[in-house]
Amino acid sequence: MKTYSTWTKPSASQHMLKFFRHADPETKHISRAAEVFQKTLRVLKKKVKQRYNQELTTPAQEQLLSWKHLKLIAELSKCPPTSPATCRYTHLYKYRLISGLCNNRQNPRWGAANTALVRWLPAEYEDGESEPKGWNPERLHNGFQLPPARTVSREIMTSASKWKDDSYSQLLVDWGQYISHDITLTPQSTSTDGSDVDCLKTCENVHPCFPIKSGIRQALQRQQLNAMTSFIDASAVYGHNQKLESFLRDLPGRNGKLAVNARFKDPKGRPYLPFVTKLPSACHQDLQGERVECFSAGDNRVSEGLPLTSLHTLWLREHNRIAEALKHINGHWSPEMIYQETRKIIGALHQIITLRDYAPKIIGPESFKHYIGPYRGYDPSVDPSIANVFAAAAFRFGHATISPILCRLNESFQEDERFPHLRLHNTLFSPWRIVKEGGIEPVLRGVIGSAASAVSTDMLLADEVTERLVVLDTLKQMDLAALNLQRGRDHGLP
Ligand code: HEM
Ligand SMILES: [Ca+2]
Repeated sequence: MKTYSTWTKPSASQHMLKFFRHADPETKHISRAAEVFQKTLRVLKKKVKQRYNQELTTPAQEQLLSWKHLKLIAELSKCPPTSPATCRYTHLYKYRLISGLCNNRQNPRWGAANTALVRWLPAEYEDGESEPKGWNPERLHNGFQLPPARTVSREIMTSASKWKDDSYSQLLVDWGQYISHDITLTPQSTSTDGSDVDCLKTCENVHPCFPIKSGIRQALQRQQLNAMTSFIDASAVYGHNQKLESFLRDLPGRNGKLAVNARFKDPKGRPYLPFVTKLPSACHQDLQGERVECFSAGDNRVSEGLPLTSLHTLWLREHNRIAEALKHINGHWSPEMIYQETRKIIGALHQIITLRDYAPKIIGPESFKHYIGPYRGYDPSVDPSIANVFAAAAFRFGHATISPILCRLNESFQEDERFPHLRLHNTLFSPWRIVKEGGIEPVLRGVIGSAASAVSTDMLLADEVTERLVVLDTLKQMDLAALNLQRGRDHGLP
């Protein structure tokens, strides 16, 4: 029988229906999905017949069907569901929504992009509602004023050197940063947020001001957003909204692949990530030759450091490699299906690497066994949203493992004469060092060929990041330890 859809062959789904009718509760929803899908298929075939007076038989018509089907999904994810009812169609679609919505049918927003970081303990603001700790110098905490974050950083948290950890390579650190960008991004507001109203001078409810006039309730406390999908779903590769996703895809190529850089390739002809569209970008430049702009990827911090950019580049290439292989063995698949199936595999690889190879090394195999253990199936009662304390404090432990030196190695895993090791601050927001200094290989060899910086029990940060950290937009020098402390106060972490 002809394949009409991106989902499954009609014959196969009929078979599935029979098969799953008596299956266990977890798989039963698949039978309902198959049922609804069959119905939709019938309706759409009828409509196509009425409109074009044709049967759905050619690949072009097959496309039309999958396109309509996807349009429905697209519409749904444009209007965030507010009740479980609005998620009712998404089970037609066997792939994760790009926004992470509707993963949990009862709680569609759990883990979705742009939802509040959850609290494990109520926030502690100075005024109870929104003022960061340390906002009002008069207020004492345990009988003391909070010291300025920068003083704590300088006097307690900074170290000129880092010990090396012989058990693990630097990749352990870099995977941590990479995967933290899959699951957390706390957007920061600008001071006026594009409005001419000064919220300090009004008691009216005028956008963007919402003065709180009555007693303090937890629900009115300031909360922070997570712009990323909380799921490990390779959102750092594909983005977390449709606009970004479309930008990152090679839609004209009709091959299910991701778009690649149109200007540069590596010395062996392998692709790089595309550049950002807003030019000139803020990234540093090698003053000789052509500009190399900041790269774009599913996460906009991609150009922050060379190992991070290298990992993003690897995943771009891996997506395109798998997409090509899938196309090769499934000539009848639509570009959409190749893309989605590849995205699903890439997402799974991110989960495997994180849960099998990363997390046990960070918390120790015993803790992993005790707190996480083997996967026992989907539990719809668990809210998978990232917690505020995890994004703003716990997972930032990684900042104490950042090495002040970035090693680059040649094919013999020796220091590369042409591209020597670099002090960290010379590598931040400098994608030109990938494009003009040998591609991602010297960096990747350095990452797997050098020892990780030890997570010392005193949690000191290298002075490279406390004195010479660069942040995008301003490219100003900042202090990562002070930022972390200040962020914790800003978020009202208890
Ligand atoms: C060269 C390496 C790294 C640099 C330069 C860096 C830099 C930064 C900066 C500038 C921020 C924003 C700070 C703020 O304004 O609050 C940040 C946030 C964060 N970093 Fe790193 N980081 C690095 C490595 C890591 C590693 C290894 C991990 C974890 C293992 C990590 C986890 C996080 C997390 C969880 C956040 C909070 C993200 C959010 O919710 O917005 N980082 N990092
Ligand atoms: Ca994610």
